[in-house]
Amino acid sequence: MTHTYPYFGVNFKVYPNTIGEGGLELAKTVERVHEETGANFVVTPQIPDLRLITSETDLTVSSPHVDPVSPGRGIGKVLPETLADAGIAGATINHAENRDTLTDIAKKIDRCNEVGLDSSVCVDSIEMGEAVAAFDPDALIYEKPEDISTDRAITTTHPERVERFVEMIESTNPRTKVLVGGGIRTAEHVRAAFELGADATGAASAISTADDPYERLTEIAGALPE
Ligand SMILES: O=C[C@H](O)COP(=O)(O)O
Repeated sequence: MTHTYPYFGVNFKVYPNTIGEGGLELAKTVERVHEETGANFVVTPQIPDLRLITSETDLTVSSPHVDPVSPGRGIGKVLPETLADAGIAGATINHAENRDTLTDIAKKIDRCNEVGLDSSVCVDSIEMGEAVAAFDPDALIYEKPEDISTDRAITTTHPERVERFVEMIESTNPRTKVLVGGGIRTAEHVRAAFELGADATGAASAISTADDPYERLTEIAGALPE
């Protein structure tokens, strides 16, 4: 497990102001808030900028994608070994915007384990979470696709679902951490996530498109448990 919990994840996706130097500026802002508040963050930059962010910051950096390939043939694939060599700590698997088959989810978790990357697998239901928990990922990201880039965080719209998800993991694979996402925008959403038993939460649009990411991240840092 390479991530330090609890944490708030900042996902750059492919928002235009997170390209290259813009992404580095956002990462530096995250690092500044970490240094000022002590709150843990994990940033997930755009793939071509991963090594830029690991070389220019001390942040925990995760990849938005990984492929279940081995060194050799596989043009265009994201090789787990190359991520590890770039100082990357983990990878997101099966995001709603970049789905995987169940077979590939299992293979990706195994390949991440082989090179020491944390595997974080997105699931959109408790049933899917239970199925993937059997593959022993480091973390499950419980996120409803319809909540993404809205202000309808599941932690306030359906808190009982988060509680049930956490209970399911505790009874099936307590080693696996639980992250909730989708529409997380405010310190209140973040506080609720931890009160409901999540180990981490995070956001993309609320930070990557914010007029003042520093201000928003500082508010959110105050909602993370000590
Ligand atoms: O990784 C991010 C999730 O898809 C949530 O996106 P969002 O924070 O823009 O709703």
